[in-house]
Amino acid sequence: MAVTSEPRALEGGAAPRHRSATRSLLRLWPYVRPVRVRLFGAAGVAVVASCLGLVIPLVLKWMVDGPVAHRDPGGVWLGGALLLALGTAEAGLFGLRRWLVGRPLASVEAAMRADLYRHLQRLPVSFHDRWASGQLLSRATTDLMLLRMFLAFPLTFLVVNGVTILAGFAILLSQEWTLGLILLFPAVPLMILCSLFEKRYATVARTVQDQTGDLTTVVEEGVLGVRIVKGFGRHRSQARAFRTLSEQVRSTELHKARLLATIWALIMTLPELAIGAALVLGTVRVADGDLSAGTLVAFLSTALTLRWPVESLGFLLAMSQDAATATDRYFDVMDAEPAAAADRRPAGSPRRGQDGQSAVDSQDREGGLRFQGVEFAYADAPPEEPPVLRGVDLHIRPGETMALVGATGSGKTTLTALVPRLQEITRGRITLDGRDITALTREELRSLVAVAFEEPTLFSATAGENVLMGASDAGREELLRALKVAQADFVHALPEGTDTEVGEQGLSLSGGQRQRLALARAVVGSPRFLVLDDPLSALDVHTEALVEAALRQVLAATTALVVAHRPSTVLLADRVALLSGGRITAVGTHQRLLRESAEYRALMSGQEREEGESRP
Ligand SMILES: Nc1ncnc2c1ncn2[C@@H]1O[C@H](COP(=O)(O)OP(=O)(O)OP(=O)(O)O)[C@@H](O)[C@H]1O
Repeated sequence: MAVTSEPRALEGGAAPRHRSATRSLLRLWPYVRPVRVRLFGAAGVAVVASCLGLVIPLVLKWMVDGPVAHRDPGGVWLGGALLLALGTAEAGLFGLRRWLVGRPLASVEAAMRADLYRHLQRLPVSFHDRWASGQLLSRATTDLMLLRMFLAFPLTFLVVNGVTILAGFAILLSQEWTLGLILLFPAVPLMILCSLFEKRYATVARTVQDQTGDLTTVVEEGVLGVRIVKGFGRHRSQARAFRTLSEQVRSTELHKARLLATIWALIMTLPELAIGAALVLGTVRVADGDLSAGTLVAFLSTALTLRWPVESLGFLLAMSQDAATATDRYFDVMDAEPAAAADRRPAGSPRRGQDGQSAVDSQDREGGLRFQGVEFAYADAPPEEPPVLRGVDLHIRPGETMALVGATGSGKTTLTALVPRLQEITRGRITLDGRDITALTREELRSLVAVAFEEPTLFSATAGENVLMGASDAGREELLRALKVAQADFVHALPEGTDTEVGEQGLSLSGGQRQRLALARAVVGSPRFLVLDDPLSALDVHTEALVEAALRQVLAATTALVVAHRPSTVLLADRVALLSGGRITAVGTHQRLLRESAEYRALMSGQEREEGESRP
């Protein structure tokens, strides 16, 4: 595990800094569309509620100039009752708005999360190699929560407050236009300040969200790798790495808060100054008899009613910026191309014939698994580095088991990942019984090929469910057979047999037990082609021999490619291929390669010596 001291140099935090927030937010429309009626209905209700608030000053004016001036208690009681009714209606309508948006917005968030998850499953392994998991996790959690909050609050209130401000100013200007103009005066500088603020805030908001993603990665690695952290006493350096990152997040958050505080202070101060000026001027005019006291009271209470809509603009804009950034981050992932379509062919692969069929040459008709001029380079490998595979030619006959041997880092795992198309070849072709794998649908390919890797990945499910993941149509009988072949009968001794939960990543099992379950998963569907990447490495010699004996029966009917490090695994195979310098340099039986290939001899004798040394 890499003990991280800095944000990982993986993707997920390198989006363009300058973009239109509105254009970003408009991309949410397909998700909002199904709930648009409720959302717009809620906004309409909120507009009515907010405008009701503007009627209150008019009632006040009527009360001051009417019943209060004429000392009419009946009129005052009537006015009071009217104000109470207006206040109650306003509160009721705001409550109704909340009820209208609550459920639909939770469903928008759920739909977006489901789409993100589905898309992540379809993205190629090369995408996941490049992206830190914390960046993906933070998009699926924090960013989607920000978006739900935006739809629930700022989206509605930017509209509601905008309408309220326009209606309020219309009332103010109609009551006393000179005082109205004084209140309007700060509008222009405020608009300029808001647009400057928006640009700066957008950059900081993106940075803080990306840094949170990096922080999530460190936490995740620390939790998943807790055994290594403890085993190597790395908790201090891990804590230091965490502190460094959280310090960065803190300082960016403080920067963000300072920006927000500045804009908020300006948004609050300028209108207050304007209200103060209008109050002084209005009072002088009432004293001069130019203006009725009721009009001044109504004017000022309308201006005070408008304080909240104006003052809230700062944080509504900030929340909208956060949401625009979250939208960009969400679509950074959603815009990534899913795994190549079935018909995308790498350069150098033969063209289709005129009848539309894939050109099948005479060699292909022999069937089996064939690699022809296969080249592969990792997308993120330095350009000066040669491709990992530089023209692999290999034919595994139907029903044959081929062991793949090579030095560490020679590309064995890479080659096995190409068959189920976990990685896409950059040149050449791979055929299964004469059919190019790029011409098969994913489902066809998955039903033909099963894989088991050296590092067995299990899920938080029961042992049986983990095995049955290998074949959608397999039942109890196939499950028991697969457990037998993989010598995974230990499952029956677990507290609830095959229904026992194996814990997160199967960590309640030993490494060898996990490997055997992963092997059972590979063989449960009796696949035509089996690709095994050193699947027995964690087993003791005795168990390995038992698995091999059972596996022989399965492999007799299956075409298999088995990455092997130990001679005992090699002996399972009919023939052996030696991978060296990105090519297959020798193919033959174990005995023949021992005789003819010095490199193979060196590899095997190294292994034999190691094994000999480790035996009692
Ligand atoms: N995701 C990746 N991105 C970039 N390079 C990679 C990636 N995975 C592997 N490599 C590189 O590709 C080369 C071949 O790796 P691969 O894992 O296929 O070797 P291997 O023969 O299976 O090794 P081993 O016997 O140690 O398992 C190595 O140089 C490795 O550094």
